Amino acid sequence: MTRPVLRDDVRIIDTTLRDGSHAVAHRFTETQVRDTVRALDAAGVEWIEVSHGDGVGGSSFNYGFSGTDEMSLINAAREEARRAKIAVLLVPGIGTVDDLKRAHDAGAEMVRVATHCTEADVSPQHFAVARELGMETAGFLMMAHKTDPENLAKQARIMVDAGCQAPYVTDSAGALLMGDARARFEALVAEVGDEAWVGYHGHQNMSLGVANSVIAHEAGVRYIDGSLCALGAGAGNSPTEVLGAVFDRLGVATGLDAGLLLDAAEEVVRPYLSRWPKMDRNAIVQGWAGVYSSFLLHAERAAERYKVPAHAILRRCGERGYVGGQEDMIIDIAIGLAEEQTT
Ligand SMILES: CC[C@H](O)CC(=O)C(=O)O
Ligand SMILES: [Mn+2]
Repeated sequence: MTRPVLRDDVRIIDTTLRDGSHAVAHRFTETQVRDTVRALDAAGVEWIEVSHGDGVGGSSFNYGFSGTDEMSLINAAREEARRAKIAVLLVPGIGTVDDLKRAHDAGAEMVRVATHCTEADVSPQHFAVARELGMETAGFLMMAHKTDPENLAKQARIMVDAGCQAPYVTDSAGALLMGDARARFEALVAEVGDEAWVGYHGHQNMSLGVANSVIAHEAGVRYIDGSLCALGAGAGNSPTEVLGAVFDRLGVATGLDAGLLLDAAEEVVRPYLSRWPKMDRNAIVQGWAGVYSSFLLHAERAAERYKVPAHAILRRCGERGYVGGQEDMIIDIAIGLAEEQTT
């Protein structure tokens, strides 16, 4: 499983139709998926990720029910793509091996297995199944700000030894400042760069997703994630159309047509957005306090229900160090804040 490392270009993986699912409360329609895939495909995007925001199997009371069955969406994406290939995300414990097989049958050719940044040891089974199915593999080390570069690299090593072809520095909270991001990119490239491509997935909570993507490229990262119109959890992901323009100006080959990406964002995605991810107080607090971006809508709903400020809920999530999977604690915090208000 040796990968070429002496390359200077980057590949953008577009996650509008997966991370963006958080921003639309998991209610993508088949038409939206088809239109978005057609536009991304025309612009030269090689990999398009499609799933529930919390990955395959995420449709549930805890994480929010999908408006349309995600397997139908994956299948529709596959039908629409002429050159692009379809990726899915899977969080062990949310998605199962059966979900992975169904996603593969529906047309997915890559799985990105996502674990907390210190828990890569829950991923090997999923990588093994994916490789048996002949799928490409990537591994998300989520909330990458919560461990140091050395340990993150050790976690990437666990993933690569299990069959992961691209471990990712996943800045789920949009919390990594540029130096912190560079140190993590360099540590992963040094540890696994001879065998795998390192990836970077950023969030815009502190507006650093694009800057960190440029640093990622400089450090040898070769897969970089983006979303059209930044559609994603929190303040959204690094906008794919901005990445296209910036790498074009830098003279870094991406295989993308930057003009067609601008058209895709402006003419295809923007018209169907009910909510455009933005760096408002809630999202900035997420980056500042290191809070999982997917908590945003959960916190906003709890804030409305218990009449407490969402940014206060999110700050407390950061103080308590909650990570993905602890969404139920958001209600607890809201109730606590409401009680504090009345005493
Ligand atoms: C549920 C998985 C998670 O949303 C993956 C991701 O995009 C991230 O951690 O940023
Ligand atoms: Mn994300």
